[in-house]
Amino acid sequence: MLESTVAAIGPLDESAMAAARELHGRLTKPAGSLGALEPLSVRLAGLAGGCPPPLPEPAAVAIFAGDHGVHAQGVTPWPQEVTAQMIGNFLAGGAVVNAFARQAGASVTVVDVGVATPLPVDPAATAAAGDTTALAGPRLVAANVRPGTRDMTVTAALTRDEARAAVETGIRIAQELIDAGAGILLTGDMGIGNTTPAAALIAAFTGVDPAQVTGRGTGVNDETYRRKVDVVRAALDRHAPDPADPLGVLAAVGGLEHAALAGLILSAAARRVPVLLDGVIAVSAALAAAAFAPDAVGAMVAGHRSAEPGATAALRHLGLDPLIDLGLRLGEGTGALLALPVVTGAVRVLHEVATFDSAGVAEK
Ligand SMILES: Cc1cc2ncn([C@H]3O[C@H](COP(=O)(O)O)[C@@H](O)[C@H]3O)c2cc1C
Ligand SMILES: O=C(O)c1cccnc1
Repeated sequence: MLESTVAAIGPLDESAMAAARELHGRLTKPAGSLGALEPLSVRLAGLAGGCPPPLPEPAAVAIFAGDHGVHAQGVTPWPQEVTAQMIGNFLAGGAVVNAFARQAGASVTVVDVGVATPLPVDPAATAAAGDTTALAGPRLVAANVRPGTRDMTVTAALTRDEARAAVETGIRIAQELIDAGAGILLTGDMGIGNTTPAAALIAAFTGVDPAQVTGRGTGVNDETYRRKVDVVRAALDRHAPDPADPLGVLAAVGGLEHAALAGLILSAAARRVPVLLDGVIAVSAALAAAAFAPDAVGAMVAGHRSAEPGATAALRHLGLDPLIDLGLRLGEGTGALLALPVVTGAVRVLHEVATFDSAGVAEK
């Protein structure tokens, strides 16, 4: 499934992009006046293979949840149980992501890909694979590969088979959401401790030093921050992951939600549906996706610039400019949801704005 998904990812359609550029030149606005929205809309035309590209509707957020063995190293002040407890909150509609999803009209799918503690929800109420109500949400998909990763400072976080199973879960979830009609996928994450493997993935794929890509996550103090940098460095020294082997990198220093997000991104790219990236966990997964298939970057839209320093290093490596920069450092998909109207606006211009000719407006 991973190999066929990677094989299905191709370059942007140049003729659709040329058509979008040409149309932009005829719309009733000065050339270039919509700034970053113009190249974004051109790229989405190239992704769709036509101009105008479809409006990115409806939107579907997929929140992948997992726990982390490296939690034992004291890299976050929060107890591991908060991952499972927040899943309960997502399903009850009480988290920030739910508020923003209601505002944006997006569905919320929560995927347990590797939570370590019992979920505060009735397993019988979870959605079955292939559920045709995929866009109704919030709903829970049970797809636990293992109850949290192993401590990456001691051993590989995952086996290659476990990493593959998580990537393929992400691929399957994307397929399900797209089959149910989603016009854009938004990445979400929940996993106490997950900014530590995100920093390790970013250092591994970009080659930037751990001290530059490790951030304060949920807001750790100076002492915990120093330990976190040491933990990231120790894990990289122990495993020396090869950035040309993304499955190996994900297995050595990744997380189950990071691997699943890489799969979701690859699957969206293969189906030529845009994927709106959230914060540092999302962009660390995007680096893995780009290592599997460089053309996958064509389907990625960077929603926002997370306050985590690793996010900026990852975006630079991917060649992506974030749409908004609000100092957010939450995750869950919140930054992607806030950026969604910008993406929709960029495409809507190509559908609805009159040309100088049709509107009878004089050109310069
Ligand atoms: C109540 C709560 C809600 C969250 N929602 C997202 N995160 C975010 O913070 C965590 C990562 O930060 P660190 O690596 O420092 O643990 C992840 O769960 C991420 O999704 C949350 C964290 C907390 C505590
Ligand atoms: O950028 C993020 O997504 C992020 C930052 C801090 C904590 N959790 C998530």
